[in-house]
Amino acid sequence: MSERIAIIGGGKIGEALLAGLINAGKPVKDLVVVERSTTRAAEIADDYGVRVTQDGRDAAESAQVVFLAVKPDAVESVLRDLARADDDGETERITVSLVAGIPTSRYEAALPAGSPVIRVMPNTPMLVNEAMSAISGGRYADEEQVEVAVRLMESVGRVMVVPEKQMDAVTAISGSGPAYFFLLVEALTDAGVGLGLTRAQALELATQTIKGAGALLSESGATPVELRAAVTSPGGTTAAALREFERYGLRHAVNEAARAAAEFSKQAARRVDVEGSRAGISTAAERAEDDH
Ligand SMILES: NC(=O)C1=CN([C@@H]2O[C@H](COP(=O)(O)OP(=O)(O)OC[C@H]3O[C@@H](n4cnc5c(N)ncnc54)[C@H](OP(=O)(O)O)[C@@H]3O)[C@@H](O)[C@H]2O)C=CC1
Ligand SMILES: O=C(O)[C@@H]1CCC=N1
Repeated sequence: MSERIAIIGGGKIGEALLAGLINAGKPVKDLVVVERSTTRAAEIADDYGVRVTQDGRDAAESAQVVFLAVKPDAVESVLRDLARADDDGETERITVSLVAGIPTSRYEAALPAGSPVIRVMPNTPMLVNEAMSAISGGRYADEEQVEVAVRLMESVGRVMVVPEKQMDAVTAISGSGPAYFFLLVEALTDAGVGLGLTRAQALELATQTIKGAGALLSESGATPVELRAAVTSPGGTTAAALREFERYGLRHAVNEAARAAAEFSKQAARRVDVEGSRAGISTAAERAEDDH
């Protein structure tokens, strides 16, 4: 892992990537973070001892791999900086976007012709090197460049290479997924309190249970159906609980939730255009058209 890396956006996922890479042994001298909020920039510099700047162009010029970890509506302004960044004349800079919903074609249209762009959908367990990341190469990213992204993301968890058309679905399952499980833990903890446990007891019971269930699922080779059956003693407590989950439509709720997330991801580029045009900001595609 010898590349110099810039992370643009030091929010939740930018920090998770930074922490994951450092945990995995990446020297801080090879990392730079671009963060526009001064309070946040100071926090990151203090916590990780890494260089933090507000100058995206300068950071990009010092890096071989640039990760974008800003919200979709900030992508266009970041791309304006990246498009003006000179390369080092040796290696072609790789742009890796962690942004939900914005296709690689948007970046390719704004960056110098033929720039390699890779799209990654990680998740926050990257903070503890347990990420699930999906990766798609854009049209100008060759195998070696995709391999660089795979290797970097493998240092912070598991990786699945997928066609870009699956990215909205991936975002709905593993990108947003940790939040679904945290919600379940919250609800289970509240239920425990309702049954007379202290909040601390209930949270510890629920947390170790989700951790143990996850480990069992990933290590046993058994399916979730088999593992659930093994917990469900005939005529017992689990069957009584599962009956209520089915009665209140848990599967239906999960299906609808995932569909809503995927649809939201699919509409991201359009939403950014609508919000941008309301604010009088032209998109890269529009600017390219104006130039002709
Ligand atoms: N959170 C998650 O679990 C996941 C998030 N993602 C993707 O990651 C991206 C970031 O999400 P998240 O980390 O949650 O969001 P955050 O709001 O926590 O982080 C974004 C950060 O980028 C900063 N920022 C905005 N514009 C710029 C700029 N031009 N230059 C430098 N910094 C800038 C923001 O500052 P300010 O607050 O001042 O705007 C903020 O600190 C999103 O596109 C999301 O889709 C992907 C997978 C999982
Ligand atoms: O909520 C979001 O939009 C981001 C993308 C996936 C997880 N968090």
